[in-house]
Amino acid sequence: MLGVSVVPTVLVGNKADLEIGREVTTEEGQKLAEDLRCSFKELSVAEAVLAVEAAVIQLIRMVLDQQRPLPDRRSYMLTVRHALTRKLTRSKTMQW
Ligand SMILES: Nc1nc2c(ncn2[C@@H]2O[C@H](COP(=O)(O)OP(=O)(O)OP(=O)(O)O)[C@@H](O)[C@H]2O)c(=O)[nH]1
Repeated sequence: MLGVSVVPTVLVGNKADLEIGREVTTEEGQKLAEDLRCSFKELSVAEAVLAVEAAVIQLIRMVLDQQRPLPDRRSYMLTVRHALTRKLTRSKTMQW
């Protein structure tokens, strides 16, 4: 899709603490997320309300990441690559 960006999406299933009466399996949720090309989380508001915050933070990160200009993303990836290469080189040296 030229010129159309993918909308960052997190598919969230609530009430993960309730196995009895469950209507959608984790696998079905994961498969749907794959089909929709989005992220997937299962959580229980009753048990851990902070998990909702984590899902929202993940979504915000995805939006910010998408908005970051491409050169920025490239230079970030290059920085990560250099750091990994340096780490790998060092660990190889240590084996000798
Ligand atoms: N066990 C459990 N109960 C929950 C959870 N989240 C919400 N509930 C309960 O589910 C009921 C419905 O919650 P609502 O917030 O009204 O949700 P709703 O979308 O209006 O209704 P439903 O589609 O039936 O969930 C309430 O009694 C909540 O306390 C959860 O994670 N675990």
